[in-house]
Amino acid sequence: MIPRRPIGDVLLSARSISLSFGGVKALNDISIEVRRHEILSIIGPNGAGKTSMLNVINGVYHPQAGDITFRGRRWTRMGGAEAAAQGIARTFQNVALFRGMSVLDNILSGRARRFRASIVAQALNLPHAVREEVAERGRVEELIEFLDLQAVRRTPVGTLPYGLQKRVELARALAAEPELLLLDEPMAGMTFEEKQDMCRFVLDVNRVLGTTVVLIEHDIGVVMDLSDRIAVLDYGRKIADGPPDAVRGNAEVIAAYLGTNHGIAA
Ligand SMILES: Nc1ncnc2c1ncn2[C@@H]1O[C@H](COP(=O)(O)OP(=O)(O)OP(=O)(O)O)[C@@H](O)[C@H]1O
Repeated sequence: MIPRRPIGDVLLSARSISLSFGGVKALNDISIEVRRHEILSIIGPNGAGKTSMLNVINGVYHPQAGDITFRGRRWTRMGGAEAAAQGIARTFQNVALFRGMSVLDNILSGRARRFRASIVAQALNLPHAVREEVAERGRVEELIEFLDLQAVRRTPVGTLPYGLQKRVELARALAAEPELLLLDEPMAGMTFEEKQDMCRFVLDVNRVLGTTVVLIEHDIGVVMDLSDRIAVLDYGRKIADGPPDAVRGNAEVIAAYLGTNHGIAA
C-alpha cells in the first residue's frame, strides 16, 4: 500500500459564493476549502448545486458574489482557460471524448495546452515539432500504463465499454498534469466492478501522483470509502462539512437525504 501524502495547506478556497440562474439560487453564500493532497467529496440531493459549484471552481460559471483563491492567488472572475492554465482539470457527468479517435489520441488531446510548436510546424513535420510530439507521446504512454489502458490504446473510444470510456476521460484530464482534479460523478452508470476499478484509480492518482481531488458522487458507499472530507449541499446551501463519520451522523444531512434513494445513515 502506498503511503498517504500528508494533507497540507489550503490549495483552493472558495469564499461566500452565490450563483443564481434567473430566480433559481443554485449556490447561496457557500464557502469551501480544499487542502493539498486531500480527497474532498461534494454530495447532496439532486439539484443541490454540486455541479454548479464545480463549474464555479473551474471558471465555467462566474458567481454573482464571492471569490476563489487558488495557490495563493485571488480571482473574482477566473475563466475556463485560466483555470486550466493554473492547474485545474475536470471530467464531466457525461463522457465528453472524441468517439472516433483512439484512446491514445484522446489522451494526447489533453496535453494540447502543453504543445509549444506552432500548428504549421506540426503540419510540416519540422524537426522540433516531431521531437516535441515524440516526448508528448511518451508521457501519454506513461499514463496509459498507470491507468492500465495498454490493451485498448489503439481502440476508438466510442467502441469501448462505458467504464473504460470514463477511465480514458480520467487519463485525458490527468494528461494536463493538474494540481487539482475535479471529477463530476466519475462512477455514475458503472457496474460494481467498474466502480471498484475507478475507486482504486482515484486513490492511485491521489497517492502516487499527489493530485488533490474534488469529487461529486451519488454512491454514498464510495464517498465514505474515498473521502478525507465531505461537504454536503442542499438547495444551494452548505449544511455540513467534515470527515465522513461526522457527516454520516449529522442530523441535518440525514434529514436532507430522507425521501431520496441515496441512503446516508449507517
Ligand atoms: N445552466 C443553468 N441554467 C439554469 N438553471 C441551472 C443551470 N445549471 C444549474 N441550474 C439549476 O441550479 C440548481 C442546481 O443545479 P446543479 O446541476 O448544480 O445541481 P446538482 O447538485 O449538481 O444536481 P444533480 O445531482 O442532479 O446533478 C438546479 O435547480 C438547476 O436546475
